[in-house]
Amino acid sequence: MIEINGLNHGILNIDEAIIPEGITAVAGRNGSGKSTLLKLVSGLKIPDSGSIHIDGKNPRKLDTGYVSEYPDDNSIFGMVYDEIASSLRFKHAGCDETDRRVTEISSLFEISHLLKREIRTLSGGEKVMVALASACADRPDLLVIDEPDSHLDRESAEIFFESVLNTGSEHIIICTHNMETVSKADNMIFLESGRIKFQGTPEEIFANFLKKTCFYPPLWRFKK
Ligand SMILES: Nc1ncnc2c1ncn2[C@@H]1O[C@H](COP(=O)(O)OP(=O)(O)OP(=O)(O)O)[C@@H](O)[C@H]1O
Repeated sequence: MIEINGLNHGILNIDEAIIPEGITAVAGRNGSGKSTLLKLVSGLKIPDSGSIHIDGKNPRKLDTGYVSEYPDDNSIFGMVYDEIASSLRFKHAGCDETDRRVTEISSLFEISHLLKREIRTLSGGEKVMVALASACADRPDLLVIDEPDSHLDRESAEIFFESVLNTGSEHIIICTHNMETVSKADNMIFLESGRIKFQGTPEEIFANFLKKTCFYPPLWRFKK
């Protein structure tokens, strides 16, 4: 469970919120504070005031995988294999264990064919998949992903979502403008001008508050 109390930071102003475990999608208009919230939850930024606790812990005390919205910001190493292996190597995992996990996670994300490539030669979407695999490699407690699907084609977006489900992180927070992705999450937070306007399951929020807006998932108009 993620508990937010009296949070103020830049545009963000959240009095109180409880986010249950599972996949939480954060949606809202440009500039509504989604990336700011993700950076605070992942411990990359420290709030000006207020607090965030994840299972009772400060975000900085947690093992966290973070994927930035900018594909070129995500890598430290030159080669794909080294990037995916990095979190395991930082923890001094043995070579066999590292190799087994890199093989497993790259197969899950369907990027095994990229392992020997240089990251700078990859496409934007390939870089995102490598960053996701790298963030998930050491099974973090918390996985924070900023706009993963803006660089992914439909099939890759589906592979990404299924893979993320199988990585075993207790808390997964995804910020996205893709309402189909939002509709697959367990929880949804809709931000407006830095405040939580709606929170609940995607079904509840789309049906009760967003049906007449451009945020309603396009496919749902045909299905329901
Ligand atoms: N370092 C910063 N300094 C000043 N203002 C900032 C900074 N970072 C973000 N902001 C402002 O805070 C507001 C929220 O930004 P944020 O990136 O969190 O929005 P967002 O909902 O993720 O937007 P988008 O959908 O466009 O990515 C914006 O008005 C932005 O200009």
